[in-house]
Amino acid sequence: MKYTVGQYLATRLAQLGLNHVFAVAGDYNLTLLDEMAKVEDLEQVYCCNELNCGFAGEGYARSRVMGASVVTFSVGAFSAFNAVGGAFAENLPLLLISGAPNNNDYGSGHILHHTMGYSDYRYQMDMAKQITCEAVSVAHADEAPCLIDHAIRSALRNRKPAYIEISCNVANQPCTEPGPISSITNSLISDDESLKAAAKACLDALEKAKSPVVIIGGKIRSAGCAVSKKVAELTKKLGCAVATMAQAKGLSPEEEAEYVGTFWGEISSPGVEELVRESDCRIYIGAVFNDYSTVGWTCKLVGENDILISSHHTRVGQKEFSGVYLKDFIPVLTSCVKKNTTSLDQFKAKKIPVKQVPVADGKAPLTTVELCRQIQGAINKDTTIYLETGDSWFHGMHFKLPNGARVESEMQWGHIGWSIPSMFGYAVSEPNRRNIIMVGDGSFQLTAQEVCQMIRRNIPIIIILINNSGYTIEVKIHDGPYNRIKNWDYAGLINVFNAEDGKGLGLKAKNGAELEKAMQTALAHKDGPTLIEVDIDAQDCSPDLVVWGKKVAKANGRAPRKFQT
Ligand SMILES: C/C(NCc1cnc(C)nc1N)=C(/S)[C@H](O)COP(=O)(O)OP(=O)(O)O
Ligand SMILES: [Mg+2]
Repeated sequence: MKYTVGQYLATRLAQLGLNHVFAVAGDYNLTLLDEMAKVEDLEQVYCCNELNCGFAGEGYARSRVMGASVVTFSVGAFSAFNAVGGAFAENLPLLLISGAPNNNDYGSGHILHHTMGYSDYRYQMDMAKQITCEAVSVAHADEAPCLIDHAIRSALRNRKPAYIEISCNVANQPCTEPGPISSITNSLISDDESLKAAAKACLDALEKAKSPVVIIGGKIRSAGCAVSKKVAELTKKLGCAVATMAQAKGLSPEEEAEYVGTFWGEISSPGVEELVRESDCRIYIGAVFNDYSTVGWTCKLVGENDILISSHHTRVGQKEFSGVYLKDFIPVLTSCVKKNTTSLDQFKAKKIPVKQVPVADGKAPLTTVELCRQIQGAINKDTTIYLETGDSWFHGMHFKLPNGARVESEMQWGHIGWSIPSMFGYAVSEPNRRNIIMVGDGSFQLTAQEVCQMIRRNIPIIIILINNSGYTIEVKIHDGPYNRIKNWDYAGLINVFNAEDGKGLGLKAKNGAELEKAMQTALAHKDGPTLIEVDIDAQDCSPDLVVWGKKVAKANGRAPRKFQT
């Protein structure tokens, strides 16, 4: 088979197991899309705009080894960059592919459309370099294979986005045939000596420790399900208490005896903060300590005997071991650690009562407590629930997850509206899961258009739209008129997106009885999305958000650093 540059790129993606690539057309990428379409098994999925296209690729990367999004030069890529920044912050390998000017124009002095209006077009590459682990420009067919392979390999190895721009007159030029994909997927191997030394240091630390606990952070999400399984084997072997940080909700099997809940400072699950504070050896795996995860820097609990295991290095007490990859190190530890159930025994001894949530009066105005009680009832082992930035984060921490259920969030980047396009991309990859989104009215208004693509592809996603009249998180951090938004008829919007042939459902629920009915309808509705607009009083929010909002506001409000003379 004769390959062109576009076919080479598409073949690499198909070889990696991608069956879809997301795109928005533009005259700089049309020939590229034509060439990519010639490769079997790589369906093009079109989005409403490039921000959503980027987030759809990011969502796909939460289910597959990578996601890919194709946009046009400048006017497309600039929008997609926000999603690429999010993928970088969330450690997800998203490949952003942009059409680019005809290679005859470089150095020609030509002013081109869709550009900044001057004849140097390198600005896009310069921007891409800031938000990806690798950025390449393909302006000649003969260098295309090497550049494409390098960008994809870098994204996979670093679990970060990469960028490829391809001149519009090069995409259909002949190039060499791709070789084995193993040249790209072969991952880096840990340094053997460091691996052994890190394991020994861990064993020595654990030998001395009375009550080690494991705290799992969000960085293991991007390491993939296989690593999450390896971490679960380690925690089972250790037998100590296991907590997840907020960003890692769903990344540890919650039905296991060792699982004690969420560690999130003073808004942790009952008894967990004390357990972590009292431990004399905290084993953090993939932890991210930022102002939100430490509740405004009030719970960054890292002591001198603690162990911090990250994607490619480990710190044991005061010793550092780089070149130790999580995927290699966890199984080594599992093979040699001894059981120490002290912290779990201490936790169980507290006999923390399990909170029962009473069924609300079906006719009473809906509350977040009743809403979450009913969402809990819809979560099974095949459920993936997306928690959008907003009060949904805090409610989501209280869901009890059966093993196999997954939670996706974007707690590092926190771009409101992310959940709609990202879940769309995720669901294109996993249409048979029970896909649920918990999203606020403010967030929904940024990316609502992508619901029409869920309708177009008949994907049964359940969208719980919490209409609480504005930006409640922001209200709890710092209120003002800017936190009020124009109300929409959110449920009615589905008819707009359906037009003449769509099968989306838009339902409203003002009380528990209406919600019960709507949830049953949504769970039974299989040939399109169901949006359930729930009316919630603007003052009704998670008590955890109130506590957290005050602490974050305090951290934001620290007095300016004095000018050092
Ligand atoms: C405005 C903003 N954050 C600032 C912000 C502004 N712009 C972008 C792209 N991302 C952001 N996080 C946030 S969290 C709103 O409270 C979200 O409102 P909503 O979706 O309605 O959720 P809640 O009512 O539960 O807060
Ligand atoms: Mg809101």
